[in-house]
Amino acid sequence: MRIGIYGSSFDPITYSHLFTAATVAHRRRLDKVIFVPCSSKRHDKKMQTDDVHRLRMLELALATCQNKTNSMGNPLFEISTVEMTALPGETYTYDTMIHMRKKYPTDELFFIMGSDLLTGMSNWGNAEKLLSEFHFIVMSREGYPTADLIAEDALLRNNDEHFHIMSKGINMGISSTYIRDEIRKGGDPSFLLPDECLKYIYEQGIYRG
Ligand SMILES: Nc1ncnc2c1ncn2[C@@H]1O[C@H](COP(=O)(O)OP(=O)(O)OP(=O)(O)O)[C@@H](O)[C@H]1O
Ligand SMILES: O=C(O)c1ccc[n+]([C@@H]2O[C@H](COP(=O)([O-])O)[C@@H](O)[C@H]2O)c1
Repeated sequence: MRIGIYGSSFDPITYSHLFTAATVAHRRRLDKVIFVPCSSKRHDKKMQTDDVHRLRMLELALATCQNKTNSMGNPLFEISTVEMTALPGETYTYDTMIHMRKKYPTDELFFIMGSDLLTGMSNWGNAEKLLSEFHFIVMSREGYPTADLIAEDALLRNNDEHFHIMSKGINMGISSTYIRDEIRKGGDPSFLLPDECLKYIYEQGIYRG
């Protein structure tokens, strides 16, 4: 199988995340996309809401995607809580990919990411091993020129055969930040994320503060 690992805070999940996962799976012939929500134990980024809420929103979103199946008729999307249940200090993408390699020893693994992440990637945990041992599908993101960003960083360019570059072919400015801002300011972020997630956000009073 060809498996994509899609890591994010999903704080909250957006239609951009779902579109990215679906189009990457279709165009790179993936049999499965595993969504891996980050843990609040992550040192480098503060999550805006608890793990339990981010996970629930992800579950609600994926429940709306039951019609997405692979060539074997199995669900295309699934969730792994490996980072949420990991010990502090073991939540790096490298740890996640090692976990996935153990779980799927004979399958082809790809970490799915947007090109904005290339800017800091050579400082990620165990970056040298991560970049030399694994493959990455990089989806273009407006303002982050993929090829240039890879060429500008010695560690990235010396592993450039591990980057599988894709262009979306469409501009998508939807971000979790925009949705959180709308909720905080009393706006209406309908149609930027599944209705079920927005309903949950309002019911639970998330992102208001
Ligand atoms: N519009 C997009 N185009 C391409 N990649 C995207 C897009 N939105 C998110 N991604 C990718 O999805 C992954 C998760 O991104 P992230 O959780 O930071 O989303 P975000 O919407 O930018 O969140 P935030 O606004 O909180 O930073 C990253 O690999 C990011 O590059
Ligand atoms: O492993 C790391 O050091 C590392 C540093 C920054 C980001 N990442 C991963 O990149 C993905 C998107 O991160 P972010 O910052 O956009 O939430 C997510 O899966 C993170 O775990 C990983």
